[in-house]
Amino acid sequence: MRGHGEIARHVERVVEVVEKGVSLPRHTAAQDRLARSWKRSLSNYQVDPSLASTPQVVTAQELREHRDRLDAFMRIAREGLDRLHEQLLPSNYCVLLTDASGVTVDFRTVPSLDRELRGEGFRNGTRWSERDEGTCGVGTSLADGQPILVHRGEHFRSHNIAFTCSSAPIFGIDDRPLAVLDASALYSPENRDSQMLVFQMVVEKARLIEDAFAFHSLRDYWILQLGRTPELMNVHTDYLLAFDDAGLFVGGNRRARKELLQRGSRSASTVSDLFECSANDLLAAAHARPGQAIPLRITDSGERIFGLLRAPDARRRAPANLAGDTPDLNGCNEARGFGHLATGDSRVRTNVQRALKVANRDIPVMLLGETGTGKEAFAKAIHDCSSRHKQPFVALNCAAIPETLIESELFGYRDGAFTGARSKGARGKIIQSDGGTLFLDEIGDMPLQLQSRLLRVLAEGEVLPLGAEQPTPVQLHIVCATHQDLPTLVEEGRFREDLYYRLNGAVFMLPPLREREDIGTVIDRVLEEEAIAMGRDSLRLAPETRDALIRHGWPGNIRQLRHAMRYACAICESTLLHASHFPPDLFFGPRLMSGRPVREEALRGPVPAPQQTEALPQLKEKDLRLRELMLETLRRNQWQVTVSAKELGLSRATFYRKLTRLNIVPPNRRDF
Ligand SMILES: Nc1ncnc2c1ncn2[C@@H]1O[C@H](COP(=O)(O)OP(=O)(O)OP(=O)(O)O)[C@@H](O)[C@H]1O
Repeated sequence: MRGHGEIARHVERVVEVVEKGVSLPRHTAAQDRLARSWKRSLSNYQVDPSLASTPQVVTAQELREHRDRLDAFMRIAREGLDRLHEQLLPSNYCVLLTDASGVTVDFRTVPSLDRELRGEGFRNGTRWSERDEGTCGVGTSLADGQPILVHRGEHFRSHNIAFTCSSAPIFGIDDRPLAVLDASALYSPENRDSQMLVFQMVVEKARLIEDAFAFHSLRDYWILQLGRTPELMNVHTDYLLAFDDAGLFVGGNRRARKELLQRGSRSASTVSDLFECSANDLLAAAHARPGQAIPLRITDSGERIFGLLRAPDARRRAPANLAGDTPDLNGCNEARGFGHLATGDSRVRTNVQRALKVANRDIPVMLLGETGTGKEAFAKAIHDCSSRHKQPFVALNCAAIPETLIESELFGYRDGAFTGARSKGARGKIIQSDGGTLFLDEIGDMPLQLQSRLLRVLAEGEVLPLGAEQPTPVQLHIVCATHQDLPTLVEEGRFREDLYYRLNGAVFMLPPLREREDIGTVIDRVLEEEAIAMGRDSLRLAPETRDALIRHGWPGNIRQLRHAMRYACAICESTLLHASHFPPDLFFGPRLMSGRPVREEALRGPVPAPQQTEALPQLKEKDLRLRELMLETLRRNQWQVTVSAKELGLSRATFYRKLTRLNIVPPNRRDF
């Protein structure tokens, strides 16, 4: 393979280039790199170019130590190594991975050439650094930090001059080399260009492994995958950028670091330095359209790019809370869903901090607040933040279903418990939520006799479905919510005191929207989410309209805001939302609970119809009067159905029926 004559000619050429400064033929950048490497090999490392012995191999113990240091990376790289090997095996290339010192830590052979390959040094443990071998694929790519093809006589040592080696270094997110991916063949055509395809394949695979490891290294942060073609985003990523909860970039893949974070003399340290949006905007957009590419614009170039946002690895953040560490508002909560709820209000922030502390404790949670303040969203966020997040989150609104159905909905029933079409049996919400979270909304509306049954389930940890003989054990974690004053209900004998104390382990009061310090941010966020959902992300609020929305009383709170905003986004034909685009009854709706005046200019536009009278069906005089009475009662009781029904001497079911017939829509249920 390597005759004396060939070795002599090789050594002569090395000496001419290194000692006498003779240029290599074809004066290209690659040849310059090679000449520099030959020089290092001879002058710096005193490697003997005539030496034809096989490369050195580390001991088994040393190899273990090299591998241990790279353990996490090797697990991620393995897949890439296998794929490359599969592709190149038919052409008799072996594939190897070295660490940053050039020691082979993983190797895929060519079975038919295995003995020969081993004999030449292609095996685990071989040292391929420039210091050991002189110019070679692994050593030189490590030395100058770039991929390289070292083809046959370009190698430094005579031993290696028959091989062809394509190598690409892989870097960590700290820019330090971690490893080298290499594909080598014992035999190859003389023509160097015949290797370009293999070289490109190695470079591409090394990039994929590097990106996969960057993903892994940055998994505690928000990761933005960026690409120019939204359709390809899930399979191909140009850039990876990670930022913390404050929107500060903490790293990215090499390309992103070079081309986005460091652009010439400018450097971007926060999301809003780089894009025409903030980190919060990104979170809101990702929340509104999960899994879909978000259109973004790069600030200085105006270039359009698409991003997919991945939440921090929730499991890795949980232990900090379990250990009782001070929860970080900008920490775990953002990862699991509190982030989009807390936008700057101090009461909400305190709630979130406390919720994080109890999420993983066996403490029942009670959420109090007006309708539409986000109680269910808060309950879901607690669930998502808890160790139960992979188990079901099951919700039941006790006010939204007739009393007669609550029992079967909650406790379930076994086959044949009823006659008729629904005789097949049902598991019930309690069993469905086993191991997860059961969210009982409007718990104040739960009939007394069911309260006793619920209490029993809580005390005994098992549920007896209707018609069943054997109870089913359940692991029940309840989050309940109500807008009613439960202690008063207890005093009035309408809510069991013992159940009340069972449920109110940790009580959270969610502030009404009108009292939130961050109402402006909530408005902006809801607009953004609704606009993006409709594909109209250029929609903006006219300043006076935004002001009017901030001053509005919002009896239906965030739900009402969301519906109003959705309506406005659908109606508006320009890009600027004015008061006239909002539902006509909005600013003339139920009394402004804050009593704050709405600015005159915000109300300009078509004359709005009075509250609740648009699209009225043809009602008789008597019904119109009843309707007025019900509306007045509801408004006075802040839309509490149970209280209003009681006041008018009607059963709740009758009251609901009348609401529908008389076309009365509570503000929180109003849709379009
Ligand atoms: N902080 C928030 N920012 C934006 N949207 C929110 C926020 N909190 C809740 N929402 C949205 O407001 C709407 C009402 O929320 P949710 O159903 O959680 O309220 P609720 O208090 O449980 O209502 P109800 O008492 O009527 O059951 C939902 O569309 C929810 O996504």
